[in-house]
Amino acid sequence: MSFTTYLWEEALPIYRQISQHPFNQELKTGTLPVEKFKFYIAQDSLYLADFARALAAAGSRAGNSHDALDFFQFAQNAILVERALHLSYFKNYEIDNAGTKGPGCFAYTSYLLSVSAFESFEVAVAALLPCFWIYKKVGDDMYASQSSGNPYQSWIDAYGGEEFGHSVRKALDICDRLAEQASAGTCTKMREAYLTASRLEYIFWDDAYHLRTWPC
Ligand SMILES: Cc1ncc(CN)c(N)n1
Repeated sequence: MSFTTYLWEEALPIYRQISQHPFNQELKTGTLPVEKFKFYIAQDSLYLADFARALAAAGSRAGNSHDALDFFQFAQNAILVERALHLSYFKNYEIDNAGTKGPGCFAYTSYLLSVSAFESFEVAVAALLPCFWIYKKVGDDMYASQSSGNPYQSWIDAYGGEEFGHSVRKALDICDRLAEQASAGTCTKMREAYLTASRLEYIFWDDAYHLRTWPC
């Protein structure tokens, strides 16, 4: 079994909760209240700016120039492709300002930035993997059961599409190769990082569904 297959099985209960979460169920059917989607998009634009930084920071610590280049390209894509998507949503939904990070966004971005800066490249790759893989799985699931006239279709197309799938495959291959050469201790840390980031993905959606901001 590949290391990423092992990771997927370990985090399956988290993925199931993400996939069954009302945010994603309602996004899939197009019934998600618009203010929840707007909240999500605004938080996600803040998330993506730091996600790109974390990818670039991880890339700068890669063990070879191939992996470095892939991570710099992931960072560039995160900025260009996803920002374009968000700019169109900002315009369509009349979001004039992203605001500030809520608790889940703050926790997730702080985690990714600190792992990318202070942990090994292997652990950083594992922490960044759910951002690719969980979105791909969620996007594929929604893509497979499209309902016509869904106002969120372009979001679904972006993550269910083949272009994103190509980046996900690359990130998975890098993670598997690194794990093959890593010590057992590093693999344990990679597993923990993958699980933590997967849980933070759940929290991110849950915050959007509940329009959660700071309690005080
Ligand atoms: C919170 C979050 N995680 C992942 C992705 C996909 N890169 C995203 N746009 N937002």
